[in-house]
Amino acid sequence: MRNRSLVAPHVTAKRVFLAALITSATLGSFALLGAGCGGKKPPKPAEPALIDTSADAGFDAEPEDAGPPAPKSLFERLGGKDGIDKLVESLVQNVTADGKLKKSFSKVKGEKLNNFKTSLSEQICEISGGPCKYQGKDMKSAHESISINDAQWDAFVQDFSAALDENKIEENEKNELMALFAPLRADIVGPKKKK
Ligand code: HEM
Repeated sequence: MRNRSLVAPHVTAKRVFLAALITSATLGSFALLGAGCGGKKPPKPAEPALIDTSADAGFDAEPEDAGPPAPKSLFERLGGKDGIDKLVESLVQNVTADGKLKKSFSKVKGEKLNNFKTSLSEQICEISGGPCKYQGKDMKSAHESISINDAQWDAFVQDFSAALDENKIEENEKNELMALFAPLRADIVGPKKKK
């Protein structure tokens, strides 16, 4: 059976919101029509009580019907750039300590490690809708000198998931981010490219 309790409040809220918009618009035009063709004389428009002549005239007013707030982007829900940098730190700790990945990351030190962190952070920022532009190598070129198998991919994904947990990222955000990275698998997993 369909779970009504999950569906109904959202749908109802949406309908009520729409109904409110339609009702006020319709009532507004009816009021204007009434003023034009009714028996009674329309009331004289009221004089403005105060004229705001300041430089920001009109700009301090709250919009009358701003509607519901815009939903937060995944980037914001991950804690912005700071949150993502922390996430990358945790991920790097996890992969470099992981028996299945240690060997592949053994040469990623110093400058190389810093570049890896910067690139990964930029990539997560961009993919989650943040104000970044990934400047690193494309995924094929970045991984073709290493042979990455299915078990290593799975280990990386588990370490990624653990890093998200360590940073208290909720399940929804976790799934959204993982789903965005899933298609990259085709370019990352595969035998080492022969020179
Ligand atoms: C969702 C999965 C993955 C993402 C998003 C990802 C992302 C990245 C990025 C952004 C870089 C830096 C590229 C650059 O130099 O500009 C990189 C490099 C690297 N990745 Fe991945 N990666 C993934 C999976 C893996 C896996 C499964 C391994 C397993 C061994 C791996 C090993 C490496 C290594 C060793 C480097 C450093 C290469 C070098 O500097 O020579 N990555 N990756």
